[in-house]
Amino acid sequence: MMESNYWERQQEMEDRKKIVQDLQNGRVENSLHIFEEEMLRKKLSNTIMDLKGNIRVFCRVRPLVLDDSTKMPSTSYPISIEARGRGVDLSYNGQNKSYMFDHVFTHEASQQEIFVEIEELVQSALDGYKVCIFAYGQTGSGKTYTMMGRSNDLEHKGLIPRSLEHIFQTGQSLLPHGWVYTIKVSILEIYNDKIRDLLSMDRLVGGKKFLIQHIPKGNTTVSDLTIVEVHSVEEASSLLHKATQRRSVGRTQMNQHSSRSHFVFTLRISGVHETTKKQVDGILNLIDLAGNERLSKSKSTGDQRKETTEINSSLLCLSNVITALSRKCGHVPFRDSKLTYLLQPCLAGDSKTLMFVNISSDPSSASESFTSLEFARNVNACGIGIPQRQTKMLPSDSP
Ligand SMILES: Nc1ncnc2c1ncn2[C@@H]1O[C@H](COP(=O)(O)OP(=O)(O)OP(=O)(O)O)[C@@H](O)[C@H]1O
Repeated sequence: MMESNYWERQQEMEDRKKIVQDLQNGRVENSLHIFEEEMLRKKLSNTIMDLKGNIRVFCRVRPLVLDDSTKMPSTSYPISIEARGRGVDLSYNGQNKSYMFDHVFTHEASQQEIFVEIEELVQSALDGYKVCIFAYGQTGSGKTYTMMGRSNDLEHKGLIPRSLEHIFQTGQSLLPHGWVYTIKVSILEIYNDKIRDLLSMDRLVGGKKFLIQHIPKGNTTVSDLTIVEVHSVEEASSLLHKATQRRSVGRTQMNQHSSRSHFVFTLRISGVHETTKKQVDGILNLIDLAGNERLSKSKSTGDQRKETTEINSSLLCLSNVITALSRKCGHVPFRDSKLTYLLQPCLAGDSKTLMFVNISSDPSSASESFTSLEFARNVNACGIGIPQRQTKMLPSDSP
């Protein structure tokens, strides 16, 4: 496929933006079926996002838990045409704060509704793009629920298992068209600023360095990391299951099953077209960050206090990176933490990046929600360049 040049892309972006606006404002005078209109809207807004080159932000609001049902939620949703589906209001300190993101999922949104909005982005990894989706938010705000969901519960399955199924199904459907895919999995966690290989049998044995290296115009590698080729959803899901059981999780005052580490699930997807010998190399990174929490609220002590301090400090590094990027500073402190260094190509490279900001509608979390939403607004303002496909031609006599 011919790549259009920058100015053509800009013009295309303007034209498409207008179509989306017309669709949103209901000005298109025809009777497009609602479903088709919705599909078109999604496709066009995806294209616009790609062309804008910003980090996309989706906000998800966690419902109040049952025993909180007497409380008034701190969040509400504006109903104006412009803000519908994109706005969220937070009542904080007696004031109403308004935010707009690429999409806002209300507390009623199902896992399936959320997946439908990201499936095209996930699919672009099969087309040779680097894709990164990460969940950020206060402890207990629903990051793990969004990314992993509840195990053994089909309805509540999260984005990672759904993405796996989608990648394998789409890969299969491209077979008759000549595309043959090889898929490899790696899963790591960053715990107290150290990388741990969640797929290694001897993961606690020392001596492994796990050095992160960014290859220009290529992928990121982590030395000594286990990478496993998988041939089916079942195989990949079984690795995912093993890794989640090995992940560092603890019980805290704020969450019964609190993730104490950043969890990074990576699929390396390589496709070769049998006749044209074109090769595409995509990456799908799905990341469940540990949640920030106030020591005064979590009341953690001992090892857990150290974990909390480490989690907060790596998230502060992430925030510093985002601030530097949004202010277009000459120096961006990516190397200040393992997390930011690993994420560097997703935050300032040629990747398609989406952040979920998870917030709770519980009024007692309004201050944390405010901090998360302000951070998310900065993230949304970060430009990361136009996403690039990784393609090459193999010699015609290659198998
Ligand atoms: N949208 C939702 N609908 C129903 N239940 C939810 C939703 N979001 C979160 N929960 C529930 O809230 C609890 C906390 O969610 P979860 O563990 O995902 O939070 P977290 O942000 O990952 O926290 P931590 O940072 O401490 O790991 C869980 O019991 C989860 O099932």
